[in-house]
Amino acid sequence: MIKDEFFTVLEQQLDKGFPFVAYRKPGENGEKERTWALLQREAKTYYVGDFTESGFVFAPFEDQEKALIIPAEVSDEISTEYFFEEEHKNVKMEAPPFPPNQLRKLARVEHENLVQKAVDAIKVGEFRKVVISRSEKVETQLKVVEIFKNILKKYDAAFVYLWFHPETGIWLGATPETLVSVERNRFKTMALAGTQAFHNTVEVQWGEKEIEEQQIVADYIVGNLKNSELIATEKLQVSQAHTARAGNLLHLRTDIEGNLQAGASALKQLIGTLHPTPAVCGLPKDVARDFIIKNEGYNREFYSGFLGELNVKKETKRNSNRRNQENQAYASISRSTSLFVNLRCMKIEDGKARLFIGGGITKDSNPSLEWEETVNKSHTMKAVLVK
Ligand SMILES: C=C(O[C@H]1C=CC=C(C(=O)O)[C@@H]1O)C(=O)O
Repeated sequence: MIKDEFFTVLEQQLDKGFPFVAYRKPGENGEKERTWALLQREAKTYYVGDFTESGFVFAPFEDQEKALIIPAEVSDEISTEYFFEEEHKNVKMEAPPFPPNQLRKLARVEHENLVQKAVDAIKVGEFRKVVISRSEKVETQLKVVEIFKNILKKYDAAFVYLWFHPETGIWLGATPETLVSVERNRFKTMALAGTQAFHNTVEVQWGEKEIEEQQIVADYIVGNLKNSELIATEKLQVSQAHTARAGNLLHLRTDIEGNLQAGASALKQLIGTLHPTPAVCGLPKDVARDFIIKNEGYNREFYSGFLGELNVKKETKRNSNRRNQENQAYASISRSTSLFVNLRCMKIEDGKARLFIGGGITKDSNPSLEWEETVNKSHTMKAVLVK
C-alpha cells in the first residue's frame, strides 16, 4: 500500500472508533523495512487468555489479566514501506519550550523527594532497586497520525507504534526494550538499564551506579530463567553488557537467548517470569511494586506494561534436502512473538500528550541527577510533538 493511503486508512479507523495498531519493528532481517497495521473490523473488546491467541497485545503495568488483544482473525492487516529519514535522526537535546517553568519546579521537587524516599528505603534494606516514574502533560498542535509519522522518521532502532482502543484511548511510543521474542522454540530477551545522554559516540565510560543498576536486572532475569524449568539451562547464552543507543540516550544492555521448553503454557509462564523486570519495577519485585503503587501518586496504566505481536503466522521459504525434490523451495508456516516493554511513550488526552518517564533508583542515586535523567528521557517523545 502506498504511504499516503496507509495513513488515510489509520485516520478513518480513528474516526470510526474501531481498535487498531500501527507499528514498525526494529531489528535485522529487513523487519524495519515495513510499517504494519492491524485494523479491527468492529469496536469489540478482547482480552488475552492463555497467550496462545494470535494478534497484537497491549498489556498494562499492573494487571496482566487485563491485557487487551486485537485478534488477527477479526482484523485486516495492511503495510507500507520503510519510512525513516536520516536527517531527522538526531533528536535535539534542547527540549521544545514546554511546559511552563513554575509547573516544572513543583514536579521537580516532588520527584526528587520521592527518589530520596526510595534511596532511604534501600539504605535500610527494604529493597535493592526500584524504578520511580512520573507523568507530564504537554501541548501539541499536531494530529495523532502526524505525531506517528514523526516517530517513524526519527527512531529506526526502536519499536515504534500508534495504538488506539476505545478502552485505552490513544497511545504512541518508541521503545528500546524487548520484553521477549520467540520464534519456534528459540527465545530472546534483554536486560536494559543505566542511562546517559548520547553525544555523537557510543564509546563511553559507565559509572559504578549504572553498572550495578544494570547488573541487578541481568542477574535477576538470568537467575529467574534458570530456576523456571521453562528453558534448557545449558543452551542459555548471555552476552557481555554493551552500550546501546536509543535516540538521544545511551543504555547498558545484556542480550540473553535460549531454548524454550515445549508446551502450550510456556509462553504465558515466560512472560510472567520476565514482566515486570527490575528495569521498570525493581527488586525484590513484589516489595518494589508495592512501593511504586503506594508512593508514585498516579496510575501508570500501560506505561511499563508490554505490547507487540503474539503468535503471528510467519511464512519461511526453505529448500528441501530430499533427493528427488532437490532445490525445490517449500514454505513452512511458524508462529512468532515479539513483545516490547512500553517505555518512551505517551497517551493522548483531550488533545494534549501525557508523557511517562522513569528511572532506576539504587542506594547510590542522586535525586537531582535522577530528575535530569527523566527530563532527558522526556525529550524522546517531546521531539515528535513539534513540526
Ligand atoms: C523506566 C524507563 O527506562 C528504563 C529502561 C532503560 C534505562 C533505565 C534507567 O536507566 O533507569 C530504566 O530502567 C523509562 O524510560 O521510563
